Amino acid sequence: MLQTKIANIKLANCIYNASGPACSSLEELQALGQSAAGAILSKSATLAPRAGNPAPRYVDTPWGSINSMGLPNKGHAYYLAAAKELASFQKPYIVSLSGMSLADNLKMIAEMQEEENIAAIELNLSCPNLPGKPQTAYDFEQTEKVLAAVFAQNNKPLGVKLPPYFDLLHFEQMAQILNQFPLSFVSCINSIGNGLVIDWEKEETLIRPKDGFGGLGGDYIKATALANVRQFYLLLRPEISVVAVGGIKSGQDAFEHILCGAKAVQIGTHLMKTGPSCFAQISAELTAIMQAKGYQSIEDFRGKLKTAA
Ligand SMILES: O=C1NC(=O)NC(C(=O)O)N1
Repeated sequence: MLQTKIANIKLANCIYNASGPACSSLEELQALGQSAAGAILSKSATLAPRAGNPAPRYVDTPWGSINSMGLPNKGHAYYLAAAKELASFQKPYIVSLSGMSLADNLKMIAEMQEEENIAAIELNLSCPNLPGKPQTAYDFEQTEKVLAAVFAQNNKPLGVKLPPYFDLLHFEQMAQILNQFPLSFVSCINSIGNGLVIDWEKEETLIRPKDGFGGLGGDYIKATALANVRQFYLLLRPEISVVAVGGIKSGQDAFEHILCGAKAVQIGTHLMKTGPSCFAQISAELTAIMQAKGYQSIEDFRGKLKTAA
């Protein structure tokens, strides 16, 4: 019922984890392997291990989450080595990369090429939490330059993690760039950057880095995520799958994203809040909705959102 394909990668379940929450250590990645998730996606890796930003740097809120982790991770070699350990789960293992420079990204991508237990690379062009560093994918020229350099050397299935866009012209400009490259997928969206959540009783920000400005996830961002999934589904070549992430905590949320055109859906904040059992929960809820509507596979309704009459 829930099987799908991202480019040529088969997933038994179209629901898996977003990069970031609960996917930094081998133990966390193995827990995802043991769960109902259809794939295993790593925390975005940098060339060398990173401690990340000072805590408090991740806080759950009634409407979702705010974070300014600052790319804490064990370094790309760790996630490369993990591939062999995770092969026994027989589900695609995808490595997320977020190098501190184009040179770092090219070096990491080159080292991942030969590892057959890495099904794909998710190149993160949208981390909003590195003080002083812009989100690459908001700079269209730089994005084109990065993708040209990446695809001059990459032969593995590769997608990009995009930030949310809000201006319809930006969707067209970005799609025009993305359509030039042999991308396997785009993952929409990363957190909505530089939100601010306040503890009014203590009269202070919830998180410490960047004076409290951090990426929003969860209910706050679902409507924006749906819009980004829909826009890129409509504007990108059909060979480029759209993977949805943003505000998915139920089968209904997953259904809505697939209705917008998503081939797969990733769970971030809700995974952080409820743990890896969320994949079985959301899968069961989505299956029930499909059965109630008479759909046998996600292709029966994917992308078929109608405009109100
Ligand atoms: O791309 C990212 N998005 C986020 O919301 N947080 C992380 C991080 O800060 O490491 N990275």
